[in-house]
Amino acid sequence: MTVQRDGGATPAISLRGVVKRFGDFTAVDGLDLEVPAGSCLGLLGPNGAGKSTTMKLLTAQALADEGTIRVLGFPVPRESKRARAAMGVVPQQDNLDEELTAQENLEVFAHLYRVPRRSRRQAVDDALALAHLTERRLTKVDDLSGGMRRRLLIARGLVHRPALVLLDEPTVGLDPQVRAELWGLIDGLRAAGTTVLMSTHYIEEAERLADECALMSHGKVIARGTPARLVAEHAGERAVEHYGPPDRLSDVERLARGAGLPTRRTGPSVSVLKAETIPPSLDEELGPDGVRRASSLEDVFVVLTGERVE
Ligand SMILES: Nc1ncnc2c1ncn2[C@@H]1O[C@H](COP(=O)(O)OP(=O)(O)OP(=O)(O)O)[C@@H](O)[C@H]1O
Repeated sequence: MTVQRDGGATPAISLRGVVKRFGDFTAVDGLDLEVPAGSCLGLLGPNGAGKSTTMKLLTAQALADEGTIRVLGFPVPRESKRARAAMGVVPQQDNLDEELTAQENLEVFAHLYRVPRRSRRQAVDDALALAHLTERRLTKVDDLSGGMRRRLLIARGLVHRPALVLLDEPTVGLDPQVRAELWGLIDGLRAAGTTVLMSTHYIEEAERLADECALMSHGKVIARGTPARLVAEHAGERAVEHYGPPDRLSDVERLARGAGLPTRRTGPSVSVLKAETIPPSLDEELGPDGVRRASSLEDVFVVLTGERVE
């Protein structure tokens, strides 16, 4: 992979004050976002937060109503063709050509991305190897498993060795084993220095793969940082989880919030976050029955977006 490293002076992606409306609805609402070259940023947020729309703005599949966008130094949409040529895009929807083999799908894209004829074969071989599909190169897409198809979709976005890859919900709807396989593949990209912007609503995915996470809600980034920093800042070190009937849970919430501590409700329990800061008097009022655990990025997600986790 070829990546220009310039000490982070030029971000691979930069959005400033970007707004995208669909009729009366504002899907992206004054978004500021920078992705440093060579890093993996996880764009995390609930359904409808504006993640896919943001991805589409970067490829000029959607046009912003306001703001400025630069991708690999190219202003978008003005120079979106040049930006598109230098980046890899892996869409949420599988749009592989089912009639063609794995290899043929990659050849078509190598051609579209203008990989020089003399290096096309090598580029296709490398992409097949990266996706562990060398043995399946002559298999029609129709006969590949769901996991293989998804790996091929990612390989297709990488066939021209882009410096930047956009992954829109790369593992949505896949079973845990296939998801873990893809995580290995994405981690390999990151290790090779490719800049990755990955949207996801799987918190574990962002936590495992991303150098930094940007948490998006209602078209804006509401928090950003390394997973560890986000957890420390918004959920503290520890949580205490209290179980009980609804009245008891409401009491716990009221007492904790009264002391300025964030809480998180799951079906049968309430977690009091930043538990290491619970004053002794409140600790006594809450009672000894709480289960202690480490705070998590999932806690941050729920506290900041008010959404449940899937
Ligand atoms: N072409 C469109 N026309 C009208 N509304 C749209 C269009 N595209 C997206 N939206 C709306 O914009 C909002 C943001 O959608 P977007 O797909 O960007 O969210 P998301 O964070 O990617 O969520 P998901 O994980 O469900 O894809 C949603 O409420 C969606 O209904």
